Amino acid sequence: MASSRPLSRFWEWGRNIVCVGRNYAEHAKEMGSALPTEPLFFLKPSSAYVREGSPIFRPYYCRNLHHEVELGVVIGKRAQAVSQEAAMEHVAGYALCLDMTARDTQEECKKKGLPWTLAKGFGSSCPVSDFVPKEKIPDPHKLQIWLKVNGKLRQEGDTSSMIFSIPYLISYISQVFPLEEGDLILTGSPKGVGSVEANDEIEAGIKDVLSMRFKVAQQTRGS
Ligand SMILES: O=C([O-])CC(=O)C(=O)O
Ligand SMILES: [Mg+2]
Repeated sequence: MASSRPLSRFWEWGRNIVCVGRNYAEHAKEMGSALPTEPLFFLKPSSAYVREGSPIFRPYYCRNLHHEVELGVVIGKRAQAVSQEAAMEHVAGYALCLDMTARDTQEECKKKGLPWTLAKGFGSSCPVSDFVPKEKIPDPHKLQIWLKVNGKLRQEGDTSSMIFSIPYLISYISQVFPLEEGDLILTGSPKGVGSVEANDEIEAGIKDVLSMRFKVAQQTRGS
């Protein structure tokens, strides 16, 4: 049944979005967080996907919406408790993603010891690029990812700086729950996260591979 669905449109299937946090030392430092000894991860609902042409909404309860640019890994084949050695066989390709974050809400959640769903899982919190088949990216740990706001460079990171590699992440997560075809793993943000306002334009890219643009809009309560 899997083969009838084109992986190039994985975001239309309603699959899991698994986000890894604190996977770049300099970003953990700018957030005042300790370096993880094992991956930290959380989920976004699949209704968080947004594609170019639709805006990113700042939630009505958020005063400080942050951008985080991240490499996404698209799973091509179910992975249950896979080893690091076998993990890359389960990858279909990649996408560039934004882990949009209501930073003020996240700070509140951290203080109260509450889950991050309001901060990380709102509708349009996962802008995603076109799918890039893995054959086009020989080494996903040698990519430069970048993000500009209104033409000004805010984030530039190299995926070689990830604390936990992609095979490690797949192996680790797949021990907790099975990863399925079409699932997306956001591999964490490099440093330089910052605020965006309504009407700002975010442009982000993987150097020499692709770029994407999104407008920010304000959500009003009840819409
Ligand atoms: O909110 C955070 O800083 C954790 C996170 O998503 C990341 O490191 O990418
Ligand atoms: Mg993130």
